Amino acid sequence: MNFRLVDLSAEEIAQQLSVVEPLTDSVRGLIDAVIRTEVDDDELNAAREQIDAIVARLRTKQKPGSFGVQFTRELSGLSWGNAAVGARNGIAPPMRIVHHEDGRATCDVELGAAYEGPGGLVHGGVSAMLIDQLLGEAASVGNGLPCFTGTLTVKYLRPTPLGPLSMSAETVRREGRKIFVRGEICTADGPTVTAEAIMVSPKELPSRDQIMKLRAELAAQDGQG
Ligand SMILES: CCCCCCCCCC(=O)SCCNC(=O)CCNC(=O)[C@H](O)C(C)(C)COP(=O)(O)OP(=O)(O)OC[C@H]1O[C@@H](n2cnc3c(N)ncnc32)[C@H](O)[C@@H]1OP(=O)(O)O
Repeated sequence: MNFRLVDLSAEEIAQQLSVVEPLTDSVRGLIDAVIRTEVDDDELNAAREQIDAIVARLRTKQKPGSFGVQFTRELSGLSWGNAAVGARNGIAPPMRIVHHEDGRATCDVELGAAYEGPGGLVHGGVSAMLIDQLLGEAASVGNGLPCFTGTLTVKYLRPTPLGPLSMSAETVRREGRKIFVRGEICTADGPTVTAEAIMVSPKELPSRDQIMKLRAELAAQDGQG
């Protein structure tokens, strides 16, 4: 796994996010506008030229490969390229997940045209991705280290309409490195999707001890500096 410890303070992260999140929201706006625009072909071609120019501008300085996952010395994970929650990823739905120390996670989200499957309804794969992420975060916050999805079971009770949704996930029990979680996606009329998962805290992740060692090395560098 692409894992890196970065030396950023909470203030520096907040500063970076204050620039990145509005940019990502603009990209989401672009995606939605492209799907729903009814301008003529000349306007579409002109827009494409402008978009291509912006892409070329951003490509003048690029990270090789994907964004990866960066951890700060406070052990906060920065997964800004993540498909479900990446702060730099315009295809990630605008989820703002709230962690609860007792192993729960909750989220309100509004899904627009970019997340459609059947007409007017959320794509089943998108629902699975959203609840997978929330279940993983519930397990991880309860566990204190990130968990991977081992087994995910999704039940589609009724169609999920595009628009405002609320989601919740909770830790049910833990057996060794396995964390059993369940969750749901709801409209104002109740659940549309329920899910259960076995999340596994992988043995190949850097252990808390390894992370603490890296953190101590960074602190020692500070002392020398
Ligand atoms: C704040 C951070 C928030 C992070 C949230 C993340 C949310 C997103 C989650 C994802 O989408 S992760 C991406 C999708 N998942 C994967 O790509 C996982 C691919 N599979 C693996 O990497 C490994 O197979 C896995 C980490 C799941 C397990 O490998 P390990 O080598 O660590 O486990 P091991 O084989 O030693 O088994 C440990 C226990 O887990 C059980 N286990 C292993 N694989 C399992 C599985 N697939 N399903 C259920 N249980 C599983 C296994 O039976 C055993 O149970 P027991 O202790 O009772 O014997």
